[in-house]
Amino acid sequence: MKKQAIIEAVNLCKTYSAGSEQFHAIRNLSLEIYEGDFTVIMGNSGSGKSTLLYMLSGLDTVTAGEVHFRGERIDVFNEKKMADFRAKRIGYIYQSINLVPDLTLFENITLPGHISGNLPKEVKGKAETLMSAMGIGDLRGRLPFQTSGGQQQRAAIARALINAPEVVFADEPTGSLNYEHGVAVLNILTELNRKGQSVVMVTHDIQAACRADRLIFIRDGQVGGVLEFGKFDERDMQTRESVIFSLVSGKG
Ligand SMILES: Nc1ncnc2c1ncn2[C@@H]1O[C@H](COP(=O)(O)OP(=O)(O)OP(=O)(O)O)[C@@H](O)[C@H]1O
Repeated sequence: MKKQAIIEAVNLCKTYSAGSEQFHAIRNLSLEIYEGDFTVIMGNSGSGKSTLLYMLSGLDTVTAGEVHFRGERIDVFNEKKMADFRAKRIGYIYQSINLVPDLTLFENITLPGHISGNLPKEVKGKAETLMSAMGIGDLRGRLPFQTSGGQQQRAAIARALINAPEVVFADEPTGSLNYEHGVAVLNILTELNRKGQSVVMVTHDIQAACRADRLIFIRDGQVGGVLEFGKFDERDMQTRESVIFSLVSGKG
């Protein structure tokens, strides 16, 4: 079956101005993100990965070019429409986790559900289900600082999922975690994807990148290469690692 593009970027550009200097972080980049895929974006530090993710998810404006989400141009949305889009249709997981420090894990998770105006009873029920699924069901009354980094990141994933987003974006979601917690987070994202959730993840880590159905390598603000795998299977790990290493190191 032919894959459907859920996001399409056409001739995308992002230029930052710092004083009289201009820096072209994304340069005339076109790509497609497919529905149901676990898409991984890799690239050297400063190559433009986060900038790209911000534009694909409507978190930042574009300098030129177009972003289409299910065929609808989102880069032309006004601020209100964009805020609504972000709240209802995408979920975002940050490396720095970004939970509200004086809200409990449960309150953090339910917050975007309440802001979106969903029925409080439904939001609470969904949060309970998500917390159990993430293995943090008994931590609902804890404040973020009373939990581990891995538990906080799992709460952040639950928060990203509370409004049943069409795409979950994750920018280095394992970057601030130890190995064990990182693998737990990757397993959760892989499992969500197996159930049909579209995931777009930026990572530096080749082992994490092995989770990809499709890997897009960014070099100097442009697409430097694409690898097509298929659903993740632990047994393919070594082969995937060496193929990804070849692309990343420029030997592919
Ligand atoms: N607000 C800004 N003003 C000026 N330059 C910026 C700004 N944000 C990012 N840049 C520059 O744009 C380039 C791309 O940044 P970006 O954060 O997208 O890279 P990245 O690939 O995600 O890097 P890393 O892997 O280190 O997080 C970098 O050279 C960065 O210095």
